[in-house]
Amino acid sequence: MISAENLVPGNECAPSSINESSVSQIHGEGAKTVGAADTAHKAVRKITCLGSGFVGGPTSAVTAFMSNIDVTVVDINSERIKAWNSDRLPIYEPGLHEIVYAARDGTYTNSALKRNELSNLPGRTRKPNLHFSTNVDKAIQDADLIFVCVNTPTKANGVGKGAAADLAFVEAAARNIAHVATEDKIIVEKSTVPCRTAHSIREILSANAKPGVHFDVLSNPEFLAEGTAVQDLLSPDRVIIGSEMTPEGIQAARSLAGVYSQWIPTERIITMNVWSSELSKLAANALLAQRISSINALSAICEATGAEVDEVSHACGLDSRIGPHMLAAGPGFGGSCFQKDIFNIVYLSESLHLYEVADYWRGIINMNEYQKQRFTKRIISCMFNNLTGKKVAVLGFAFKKNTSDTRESPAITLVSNFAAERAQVAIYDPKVKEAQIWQELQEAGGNLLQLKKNVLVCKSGYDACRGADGVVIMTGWDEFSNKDPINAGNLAPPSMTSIGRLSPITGVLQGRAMNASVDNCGLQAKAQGPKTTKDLPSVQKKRDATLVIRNPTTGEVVNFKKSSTRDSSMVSELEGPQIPSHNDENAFIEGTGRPRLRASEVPTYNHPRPIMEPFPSALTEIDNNLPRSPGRTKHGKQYSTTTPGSPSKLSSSPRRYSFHTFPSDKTTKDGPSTSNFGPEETKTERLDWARIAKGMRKPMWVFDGRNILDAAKLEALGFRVEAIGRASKYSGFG
Ligand SMILES: NC(=O)C1=CN([C@@H]2O[C@H](COP(=O)(O)OP(=O)(O)OC[C@H]3O[C@@H](n4cnc5c(N)ncnc54)[C@H](O)[C@@H]3O)[C@@H](O)[C@H]2O)C=CC1
Ligand SMILES: O=C(O)[C@H]1O[C@H](OP(=O)(O)OP(=O)(O)OC[C@H]2O[C@@H](n3ccc(=O)[nH]c3=O)[C@H](O)[C@@H]2O)[C@H](O)[C@@H](O)[C@@H]1O
Repeated sequence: MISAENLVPGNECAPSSINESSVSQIHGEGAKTVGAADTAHKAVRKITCLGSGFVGGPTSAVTAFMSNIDVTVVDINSERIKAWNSDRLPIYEPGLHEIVYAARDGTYTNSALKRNELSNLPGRTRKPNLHFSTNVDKAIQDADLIFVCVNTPTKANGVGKGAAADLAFVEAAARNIAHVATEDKIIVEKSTVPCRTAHSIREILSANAKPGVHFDVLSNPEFLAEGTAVQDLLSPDRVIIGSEMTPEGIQAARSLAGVYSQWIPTERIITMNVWSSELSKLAANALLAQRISSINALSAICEATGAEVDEVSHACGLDSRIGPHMLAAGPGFGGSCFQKDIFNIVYLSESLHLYEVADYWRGIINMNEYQKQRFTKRIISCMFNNLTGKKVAVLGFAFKKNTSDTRESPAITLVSNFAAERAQVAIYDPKVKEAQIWQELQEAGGNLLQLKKNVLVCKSGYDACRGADGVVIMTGWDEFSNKDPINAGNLAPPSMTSIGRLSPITGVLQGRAMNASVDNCGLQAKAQGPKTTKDLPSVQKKRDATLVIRNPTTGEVVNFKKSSTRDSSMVSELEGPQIPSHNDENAFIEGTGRPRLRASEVPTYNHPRPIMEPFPSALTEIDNNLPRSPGRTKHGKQYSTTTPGSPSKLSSSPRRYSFHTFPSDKTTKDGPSTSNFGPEETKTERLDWARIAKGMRKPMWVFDGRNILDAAKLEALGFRVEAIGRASKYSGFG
């Protein structure tokens, strides 16, 4: 059991006794911010993360970078670990390379960066505290706290097939921890799991633990979104920690809160009942997806009536009760989690005999499917109800911009539909590799030989569009947009998707742009909004700002400075653990009326070494492609054949540990995809639509699935522009 004796001097809250009232302070009245209870906790010095995917990799990198904790990331997939240990990382996330190189190598002179003149500045070193390894057992033994970030795909077989979460990887991880650990540990469930999974993990651990070894299990779901993972981790809206309502559970929660509070304001760290925490994650994803399906449903009404969906979402989003996020109409949501997690809720509801509830949530997925088919039909209808022999260029294959991830991408459905119509389909995506596209189309039921007769994967947008009858925008990559970059912010529609997270690394205001100027169908919609943090409300400014972490002991500071090319007004400060005085106006959390914690309520930390400035932002655009992780499922199917090969023992009895290789590991010509993701040093050019116009067949159609195009400008070039959520101007065949 964790005890006060284990506290590390200088790195802990003052220990004190735990009593009933402190327990109820955390759990008695629902969710609380940390620091409300006065309990002892063990300071965490070593973290091990099981799973080096989208969650495990970035989470560990940011944790190491922002703290003095030694973080070791392990994975049963040695290729992934090899890539994490190289200059070319296995996943594409803007800003991630900078953080990994600094925390992993302790230097800014990584071989890939030597060309960067700033890497030669003196003093740019720090003690490495981020490690990637395949030695799972040793990492488990060494850790005080273990993040479980393994995959939880939809079940492909048996009871609950196609709906329930497959917890095989979670269970295997728990068994391995119990088998290996010789000392007490805090186990942190970060994977998205069904409600009450922590209970099962606890049972597995206690049934298999060595004598005298105690495990505390916490739920701590991750809310990062791909493409903005680094900034989401640096400045999350909230951190949820679910624990048991026991003194030990609360101590464990405090220990984990102590980790996060090294860079996240304590009022954003919320503790709650473990089951609430687990359900909160599923609920958050379901609610986000529900908004997208809602606006997509409204987009159909807009198209039929002449209302414009951007204007509708903008108008609705200005209502503070609704808010502006996740209201961009599109071709349907994709990504690995929304559908999976909603199915999870559907399955849970049906298991509880709550059939109406299950139907309600299933409706969100049904609407998503409808949107994909509706967009397909509109395209076919415009193109005279006949695609046979016509060339359709598809720009974008990733499920959203700024990621190479293609899981559940709506492009898969549309390309499959076009191919079924016997169109010649030419696909271009700046980050997705050809092999991955073929893999997805095959997974969707396509025959590769047949597909290759109809589908071509191109190296540029111009190649894809040359000779095309129609161009379909499926991913909102900035390079496809023709909107004025200054007015267009991140080129999001005025519906302000993901409004305003200022990249702490680059100083770029990413997403949340309320400022797209739309001039379409003779309407001048002026949706001017904040362009910099200066213009944002103060609370948001604080939340979205660049990070400054105070080191209370040494006064050393991590300062995420903006790139020299950026407007300084786009950078402000977000303080780390806040230690306000109750006598000043900072005593209350801005905009909430809630009191800040007193200094004595906030853990303080020593940083034993200087924490350095991260890199300048020149390297944030990284060309890579995401290898699919083992065990991912799509539409209930497993991706690849199983392969034995865990380097780690998972139980006392010998067993073969199955996992699924990345498809691209097998299919890319130039070696495993995990070695292909290095910094990109050139800026991507915008497409020249005038040049595209010269090469296309007449009439020239553009179908804007992401509302990233200025229709008027394209129409001046002779294009017929059709956009999601706007009435068709040209379709006579609907
Ligand atoms: N991808 C995302 O943006 C988000 C995902 N999540 C959730 O986080 C979890 C992980 O997601 P991703 O990182 O995307 O998955 P992923 O599939 O990219 O990575 C999971 C990794 O865990 C490894 N693994 C499996 N069993 C292991 C074991 N016993 N020991 C060590 N490594 C093991 C796999 O080899 C794989 O590399 C899922 O539950 C997901 O729903 C939550 C928030 C965001
Ligand atoms: O659990 C997860 O995996 C994560 O799922 C989502 O993150 P992600 O799927 O990476 O990306 P989103 O930005 O949410 O986009 C999901 C899909 O919805 C679409 N979308 C998003 C926003 C919008 O307004 N409209 C819209 O169509 C995107 O294009 C994309 O296809 C959530 O946003 C994260 O909070 C969550 O942690």
